[in-house]
Amino acid sequence: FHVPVPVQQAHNMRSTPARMATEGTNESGLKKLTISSGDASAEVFTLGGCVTSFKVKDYDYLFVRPDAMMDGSKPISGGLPHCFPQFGPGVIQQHGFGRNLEWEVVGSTDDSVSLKLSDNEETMAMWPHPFECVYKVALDGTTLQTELAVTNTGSEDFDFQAALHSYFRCSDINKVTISSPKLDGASYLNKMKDPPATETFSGTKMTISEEVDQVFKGVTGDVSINDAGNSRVLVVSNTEGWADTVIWNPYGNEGMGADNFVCVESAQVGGEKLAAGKTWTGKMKLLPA
Ligand SMILES: O=P(O)(O)OC[C@H]1O[C@@H](O)[C@H](O)[C@@H](O)[C@@H]1O
Repeated sequence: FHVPVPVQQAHNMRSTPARMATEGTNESGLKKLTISSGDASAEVFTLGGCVTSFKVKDYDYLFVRPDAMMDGSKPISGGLPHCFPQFGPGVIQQHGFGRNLEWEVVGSTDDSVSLKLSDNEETMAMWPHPFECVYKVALDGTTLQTELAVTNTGSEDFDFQAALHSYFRCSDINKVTISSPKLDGASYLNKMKDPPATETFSGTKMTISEEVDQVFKGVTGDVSINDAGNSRVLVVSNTEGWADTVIWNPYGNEGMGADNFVCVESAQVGGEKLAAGKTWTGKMKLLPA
């Protein structure tokens, strides 16, 4: 039988609004959502499902390049862009199409947003595979959590690559040290060589004093970015799926703002085979230390 809800309680239930991300647009009309939790906040554009800002007490750990187009004419060069379903040069455009397309908002709270990208006529023309990507971005205290789930919704296997082409702010690229115990002895593709060459890294720390574009196979887990110029450390913590790390900085390129960012990318460049109906998940957290 039905127990009536007391009037006051019913009133309280009605008056508790569902807390959701704040929706807005930038000056060019691109849609963005803002989430917050205590001292932390983040901004996510639906174009490319791109997180463009992650602030803790007004310091933004992410960087958007000064030459980034924020009007939809190009994918956003900054924040955490998606490279999907291809990372490097290959059969489709460099970095794939995930960062060029509009992602659908499928859920939000005041501290999280879920976005979805799935196949359509345009993607099938470029890459003939049915898929669904669901990307959840959430704040947990001062940690930014991201989770990308890629599902093969078709009936045949496919191979894909993915990456978060993450742009991190720094006070001065010359004062940055990137470290990971997995760097020592890691083999990497040095894309600055012509043709690109496989080399071996020695030591656990890397500094940057020239243009770098290096793909480290098997470097995952925690990768720290230490900025001695402002005494900040950010840990990029890859806890699932992301198997590789890419380091990119166009050293000396003022137009791109190269002095003030380093890309430390969570990647899966090996070409994951995904069987029909299966899901691959990549989890990456940003932990300001
Ligand atoms: O696509 P974006 O964000 O403008 O980044 C471009 C850069 O991305 C790097 O991964 C490439 O190796 C560079 O060659 C390229 O310039």
